[in-house]
Amino acid sequence: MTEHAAITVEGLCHSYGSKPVLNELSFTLEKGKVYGILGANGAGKTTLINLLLGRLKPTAGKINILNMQAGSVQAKAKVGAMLQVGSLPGSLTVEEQLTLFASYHSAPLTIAKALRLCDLNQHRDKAFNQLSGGLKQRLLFAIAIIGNPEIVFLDEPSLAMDVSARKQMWQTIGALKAQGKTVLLTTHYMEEAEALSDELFILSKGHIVAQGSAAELSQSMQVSEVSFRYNDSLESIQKQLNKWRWQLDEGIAKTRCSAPNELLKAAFNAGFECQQLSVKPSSLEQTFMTLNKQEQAA
Ligand SMILES: Nc1ncnc2c1ncn2[C@@H]1O[C@H](COP(=O)(O)OP(=O)(O)OP(=O)(O)O)[C@@H](O)[C@H]1O
Repeated sequence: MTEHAAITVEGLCHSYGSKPVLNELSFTLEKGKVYGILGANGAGKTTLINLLLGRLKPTAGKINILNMQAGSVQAKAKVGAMLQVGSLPGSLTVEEQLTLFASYHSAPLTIAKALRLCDLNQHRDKAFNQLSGGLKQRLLFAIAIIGNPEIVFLDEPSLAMDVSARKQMWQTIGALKAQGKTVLLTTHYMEEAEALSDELFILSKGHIVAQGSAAELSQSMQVSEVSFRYNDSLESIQKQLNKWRWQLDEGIAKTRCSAPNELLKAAFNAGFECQQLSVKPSSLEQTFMTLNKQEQAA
């Protein structure tokens, strides 16, 4: 493990009984970076986080957290987590919960700072039971960072958060990164994955099927999204440029192709004016969907 590594995972496997869920995963997460794990429902994202936290024991393989064993008392002291099942004592207020969790750590954030970072100041006196789903998420996020951890695991953190709370959380994650902390998050929101992550992992059928920045993943698909204004019918463009499958959306014709030059040549030869022409690499969402489809078919 190098001094820059926050987490190293080698040959990690996990099965629930006879059902394999993760198969031979190996990767390194560097300090001071934000990592996103993408995967369809049931791909094994939560299982991976539980293994990294030491809440589950691997069937095989090694996990090293800041040169310590996952789940050891020393490793736990350096890690904060926001999990999907986050139940708290119902009658304690936001402030009381944070005070309680802060007391478990040797050098926690102040309660005032945690309240501010998670935009919870005006809700500090509300009991957990009285909080809306989004506010409960904000409190769980505050609890994940109250111990001032070196590594933060966030399992679908923005679920149920409104737009402003989500943006506030994004800013806080950016601030954690700027302080050299490592963040690993799972999300189903591609926009969130793209905005936050230095590097993404796509999990499918127990394997990492792609890894890299959002731009790298999109470019690796070698598929472009081409669109231009088209004032006729879908049937008409489909007939004239029949090598590609077209969509027509409010006067904009769109398609995906691996050779945009060939398409544009065909369009110009056919006399298309191609106003508002746009040629972009495949979006992260499209890349994710294509990779998943390929893996399911394999
Ligand atoms: N305690 C368990 N016992 C048996 N099988 C489990 C258990 N927990 C999860 N699984 C199974 O393991 C697989 C991976 O589940 P996991 O929750 O890790 O997926 P996920 O990628 O986090 O899914 P989601 O996006 O829906 O949260 C699923 O098929 C799930 O049914």
